[in-house]
Amino acid sequence: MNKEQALAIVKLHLTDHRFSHTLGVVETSVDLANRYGADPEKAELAAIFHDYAKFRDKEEMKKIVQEKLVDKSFLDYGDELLHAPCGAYFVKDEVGIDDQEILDAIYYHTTGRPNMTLLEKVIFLADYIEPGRRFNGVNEVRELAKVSLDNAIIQALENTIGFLMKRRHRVYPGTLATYNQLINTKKEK
Ligand SMILES: Nc1ncnc2c1ncn2[C@@H]1O[C@H](COP(=O)(O)OP(=O)(O)O)[C@@H](O)[C@H]1O
Repeated sequence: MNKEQALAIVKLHLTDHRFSHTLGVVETSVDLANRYGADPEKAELAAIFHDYAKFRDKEEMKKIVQEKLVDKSFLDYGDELLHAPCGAYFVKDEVGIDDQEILDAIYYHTTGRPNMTLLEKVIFLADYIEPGRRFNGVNEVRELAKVSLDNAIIQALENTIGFLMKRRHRVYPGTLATYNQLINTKKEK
């Protein structure tokens, strides 16, 4: 499947706004992959499909988690999280992508996980800093992304966790674990 074919598939599942966001994530993730030594072709494909399930029916996705996925914890921290793990499931099942590195990058793109692969880090960060993003603190993360993938992700996690806590939203424990692991890695150096 080439880039145009992949984009044509994903376009059918997204709004225009979400498709523009996806194009931003594609551009940014290829840049980050080239800068930090991840596979740019895998980054491109993972980025194209990262939000594949963004607009899928929530009840359908809850059923997928319950019946098909090993980790059920996504069910307890808000429906917005479902599109990432379920996206990985649908992309394999419906699009036929079976590269586990790409599927994992889609699976963990919203929450992160401890000890993320390079590709997972690239997609996680690209989703946060792509040029269409406008939220507070994003420019600081963009600057950090030029020099340190891990420091940029730590800052993105701090912003997201802080944002959620200020609004008394739930914070997915795996995201806190991701933050702790990256901080520990820094301390060990
Ligand atoms: N780690 C998390 N724990 C709990 N909720 C989260 C977490 N990360 C994101 N969310 C919630 O999910 C929503 C969608 O996240 P995300 O998919 O990253 O954003 P976007 O829709 O802007 O791409 C966020 O606005 C937030 O409410």
